[in-house]
Amino acid sequence: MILVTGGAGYIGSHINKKLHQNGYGTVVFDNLVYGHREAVKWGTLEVGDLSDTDKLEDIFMKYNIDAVFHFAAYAYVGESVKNPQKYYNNNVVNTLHLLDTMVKYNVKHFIFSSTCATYGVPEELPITEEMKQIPINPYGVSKLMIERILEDYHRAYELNYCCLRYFNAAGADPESEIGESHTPETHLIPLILAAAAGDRENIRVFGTDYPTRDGSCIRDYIHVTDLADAHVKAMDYLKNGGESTCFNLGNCTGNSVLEVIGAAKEITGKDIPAVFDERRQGDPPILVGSANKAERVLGWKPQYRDINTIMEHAWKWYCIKRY
Ligand SMILES: NC(=O)c1ccc[n+]([C@@H]2O[C@H](COP(=O)([O-])OP(=O)(O)OC[C@H]3O[C@@H](n4cnc5c(N)ncnc54)[C@H](O)[C@@H]3O)[C@@H](O)[C@H]2O)c1
Ligand SMILES: O=c1ccn([C@@H]2O[C@H](COP(=O)(O)OP(=O)(O)O[C@H]3O[C@H](CO)[C@@H](O)[C@H](O)[C@H]3O)[C@@H](O)[C@H]2O)c(=O)[nH]1
Repeated sequence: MILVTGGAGYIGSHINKKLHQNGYGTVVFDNLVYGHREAVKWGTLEVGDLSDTDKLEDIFMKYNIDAVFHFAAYAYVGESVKNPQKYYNNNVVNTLHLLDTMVKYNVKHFIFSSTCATYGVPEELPITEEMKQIPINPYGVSKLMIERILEDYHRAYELNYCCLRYFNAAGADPESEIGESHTPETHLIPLILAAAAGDRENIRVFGTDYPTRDGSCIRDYIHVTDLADAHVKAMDYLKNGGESTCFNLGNCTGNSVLEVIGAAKEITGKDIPAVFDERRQGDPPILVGSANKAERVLGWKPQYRDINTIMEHAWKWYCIKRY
């Protein structure tokens, strides 16, 4: 049985689906603060908070867990600058509760949702795993702290891990069974689609004076179903005796905010008014990653690399959104 913390959320629900497609049984543990009961269409949902160590122990006693996928965290870069306390408590302290429970119940395999935000402002592009990690926002620091803690827990307690450093998760399940639905929504693509649908007036472009080709920030958008595929491969790798390590998961392609708006206009056929705004605190100008290591070691190959395909799946979900 696999434990999926945060499996009612955006990325976790897609991995939960993929695990079932690959024949694995899952228990989703989520407090539903940002997640949705309706997103847990596979496996068993246990509602609880990682700060509740008694509840966590109950889960490990009740189910025969042999691997943990850990998505439960707060994940808004901008918010983390304004309210770091929230991020360190949930992303660090609560993750420690989970790791300590794993050690206690002798569960050995841990797949961690890390992020390219741990690199800060990279010296070179594309970003590779051995580059310096100097995060520029508390969210990135909170994830890097767990990466470091995992190295020590691996050495001391033989807990095996893969840290998966995602670039910007985007798109939705191609079958539209699940998708991205956050309240409040802060992510670029769903906000652009809300503007396309007339659910909001416009999209604000945070910063137009970055040293990029059109002045707006560049990110590497990676399809959430491709991320899901990499997770299953990472678990199989660990179970087959693979070394504990970190992998970038991205497309090695950067799209600027203005280019993403352009793709949305093309896919939706709608006018999307853009308003130029100040830079958002904590945002590096460009993040584009090399996923050569994941391709080489895990045999991972993203299927949906094109921003238009990512947008098409996101739009399809937006139009029928069920939660
Ligand atoms: N979205 C991205 O582009 C992106 C990129 C890099 C890394 N990540 C990481 O991936 C993970 C999932 O991100 P997401 O976009 O799906 O976020 P999300 O908010 O949709 O999912 C997180 C889920 O965790 C749950 N949760 C949070 N704290 C909890 C707690 N203390 N106890 C129980 N459940 C809790 C929430 O209710 C939610 O369902 C996060 O760890 C995030 O940092 C996301
Ligand atoms: O209304 C908006 C929202 C966002 N942006 C810009 O769009 C880009 C993408 O922003 P967003 O969709 O909010 O994602 P990020 O802040 O890049 O963060 C996501 O991607 C990170 C990896 O890069 C993860 O670690 C985070 O968890 C995840 O939320 C950034 O340059 C933002 O400044 C805008 O211009 N206008």
